[in-house]
Amino acid sequence: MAEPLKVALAGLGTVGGGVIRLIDANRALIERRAGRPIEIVAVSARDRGKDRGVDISRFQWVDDMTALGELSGADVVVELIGGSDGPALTLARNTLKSGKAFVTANKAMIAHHGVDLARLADEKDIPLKFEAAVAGGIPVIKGLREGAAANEIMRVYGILNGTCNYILTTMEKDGRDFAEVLAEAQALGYAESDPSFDIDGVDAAHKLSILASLAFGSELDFAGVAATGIRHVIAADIFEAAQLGFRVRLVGVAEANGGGLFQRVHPCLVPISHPLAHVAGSLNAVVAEGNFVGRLFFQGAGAGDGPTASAVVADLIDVARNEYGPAFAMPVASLAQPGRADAGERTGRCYIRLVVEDRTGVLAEIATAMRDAAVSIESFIQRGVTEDGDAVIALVTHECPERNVADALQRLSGSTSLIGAPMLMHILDF
Ligand SMILES: NC(=O)C1=CN([C@@H]2O[C@H](COP(=O)(O)OP(=O)(O)OC[C@H]3O[C@@H](n4cnc5c(N)ncnc54)[C@H](O)[C@@H]3O)[C@@H](O)[C@H]2O)C=CC1
Ligand SMILES: N[C@@H](CC=O)C(=O)O
Ligand code: NA
Repeated sequence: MAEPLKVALAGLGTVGGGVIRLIDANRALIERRAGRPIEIVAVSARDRGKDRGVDISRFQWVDDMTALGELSGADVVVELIGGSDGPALTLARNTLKSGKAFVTANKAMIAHHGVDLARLADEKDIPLKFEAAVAGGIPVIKGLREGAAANEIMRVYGILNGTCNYILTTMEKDGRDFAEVLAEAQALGYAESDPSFDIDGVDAAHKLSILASLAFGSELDFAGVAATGIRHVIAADIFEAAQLGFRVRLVGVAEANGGGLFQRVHPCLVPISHPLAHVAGSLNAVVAEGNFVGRLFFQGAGAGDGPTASAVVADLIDVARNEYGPAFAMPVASLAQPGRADAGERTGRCYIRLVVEDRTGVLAEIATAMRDAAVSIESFIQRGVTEDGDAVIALVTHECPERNVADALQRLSGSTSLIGAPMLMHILDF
């Protein structure tokens, strides 16, 4: 019988537990596909005694997880603890320096340190794999690295956070409250240990920067992602969007053009006719546009124990087969330095929602700000819906430069009629 691939596993939470259960359930099939057994030999987490619903007594327990990389009996380390720095990063560096393969679901760490880690992997010619880090169970890293490798990619975009999609689509379906639905997403194991990473768009920005690097052959530029989350989306936005023929989704978009790389995560109005409008619950979806293949659409579960474990074990099967290439589809030395595109140059339509005091002259104030900033209005709705008797105004602009819209909002910012900040959402028009 062929030698097993021996795995040391750091982190026994949602995903770690899923990996153990998956390998237990599909052991024989995995062995046939990988050409040899995949065996967990050692594990490490914070609390040895915790009941996780899986038997870990059969594995060697290691107290210091950062030492797993040097463990003599292991061929590959799987890191499922999270955090961009700290023990996860130490473990990654130790493992790669000791010449062992490294598999992770940690998008925060890859977004911040992926290029340095890939350099270590390049030097030793060993696998660094992170399929689970982007869009959970969807094989989108493989899709871009391998399936679409012959194409120039013009744009990659999609729904990259299961927690936000679950919240938005549950609010849309049941009209329920944001905080209540977030607690539910946490209980289902979708959210990050700090859920502000999800709802403020940081997690989606981590994933987008990884996709952009793979798609455009450039070094990671997480700091270059402009991220806005869903914290300020209210039920009225979801309602008005529906009246106008849209659904609200948190979308990450990356484009490369002569002017540099454009990367943005933001709540968007997606036309009901667009496939992203139909991505519900914790599902994710990624669209990639290649110059020969055309539009690719990947959809599947973006979070949760089973789907994420599926991606982690797929990476292990590649390692067992000795099938791998450079982590970012080309050696680090070949990655370009990305410049940043100026978002103000972009044009498009926008949704703007304002809550205002319902008094004479408010509409004139809004119309004046729009006119002075050269923003023309395509549609306009006013409802007196708040408990305080204030009015909610929702408008959609005609296509115009984004800097004009920013200017209009700046002009309105001093208005004493405005209650709270205006909500701006771009309309997805591709
Ligand atoms: N839950 C999900 O749906 C997905 C999670 N991920 C990523 O997978 C990784 C793990 O996520 P979950 O399993 O959801 O997290 P979790 O919080 O359920 O589990 C984390 C595990 O790591 C251990 N751990 C954390 N910090 C530690 C430290 N400093 N020292 C020792 N042990 C420590 C904990 O004891 C626990 O066993 C994260 O990087 C996350 O971003 C990626 C895709 C989907
Ligand atoms: N918290 C993340 C988990 C998967 O990456 C999400 O909600 O998508
Ligand atoms: Na994936």
